[in-house]
Amino acid sequence: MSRSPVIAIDGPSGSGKSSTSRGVAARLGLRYLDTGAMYRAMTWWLLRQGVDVHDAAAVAARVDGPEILSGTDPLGPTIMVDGIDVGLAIRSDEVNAAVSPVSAVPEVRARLVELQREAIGDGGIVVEGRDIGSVVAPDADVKVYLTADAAARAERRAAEAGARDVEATRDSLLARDRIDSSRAASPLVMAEGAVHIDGTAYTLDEVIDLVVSLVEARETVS
Ligand SMILES: Nc1ncnc2c1ncn2[C@@H]1O[C@H](COP(=O)(O)OP(=O)(O)O)[C@@H](O)[C@H]1O
Ligand SMILES: Nc1ccn([C@H]2C[C@H](O)[C@@H](COP(=O)(O)OP(=O)(O)O)O2)c(=O)n1
Repeated sequence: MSRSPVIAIDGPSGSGKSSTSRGVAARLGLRYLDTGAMYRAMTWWLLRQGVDVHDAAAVAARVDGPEILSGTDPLGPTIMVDGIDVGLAIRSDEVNAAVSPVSAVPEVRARLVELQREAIGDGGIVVEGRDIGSVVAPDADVKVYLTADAAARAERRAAEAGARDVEATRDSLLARDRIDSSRAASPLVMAEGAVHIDGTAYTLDEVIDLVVSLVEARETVS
């Protein structure tokens, strides 16, 4: 394996990608890139500009508008749009409801994949999203497809957001899964060569251990 590995972690909403990726990056001294935050940042900006997010042509016409900057420290990742820290704003219900249609627009993906590849550079990074192992970094050293039961994902998400309505959280999460998995442009798929981890019955630390052991196993054979 190269001395600056690229580790790709893909999977549906709430499966544990961000927490696992941050934990793995911190343990191995690597950087961390949350590509979902970039799609959310683009969506936040489009909504603020009053663009109809269900009008693909209108969205496509504006993709070069915002400057999007991702900070890659796993202990304190950041996301800025035109110099504004949008770390909290991109997690709103409004952005949750609009991010999947925006992410389905090919021009949005082209712009953000370019930024993601720039951030990956020479490696030394854990990258999480939906199409990292399949499109953004198909040559990644280790690819993980992380899933968990919908019920577990909804419970975890609702607890995190302090939401009492787990049912509504589950519906919102499954609605996004449907669009993310069925869109024409880079749908969520298990990438060739990916290892499937179903994290439903594992603690976060156990999932991190599993991924770290995959990386270490690759280091020993190459
Ligand atoms: N294996 C796990 N067991 C219990 N809770 C978990 C596990 N993995 C993640 N979580 C929790 O689930 C929530 C969603 O995880 P997150 O990493 O944000 O998922 P994703 O990035 O896939 O949307 C977070 O509150 C996180 O702490
Ligand atoms: N590589 C990626 C990452 C995210 N997306 C889209 C699809 C997702 O519904 C949104 C938000 O992603 P994010 O990872 O923040 O979503 P969750 O935190 O898992 O709920 O962005 C994508 O299309 N491609």
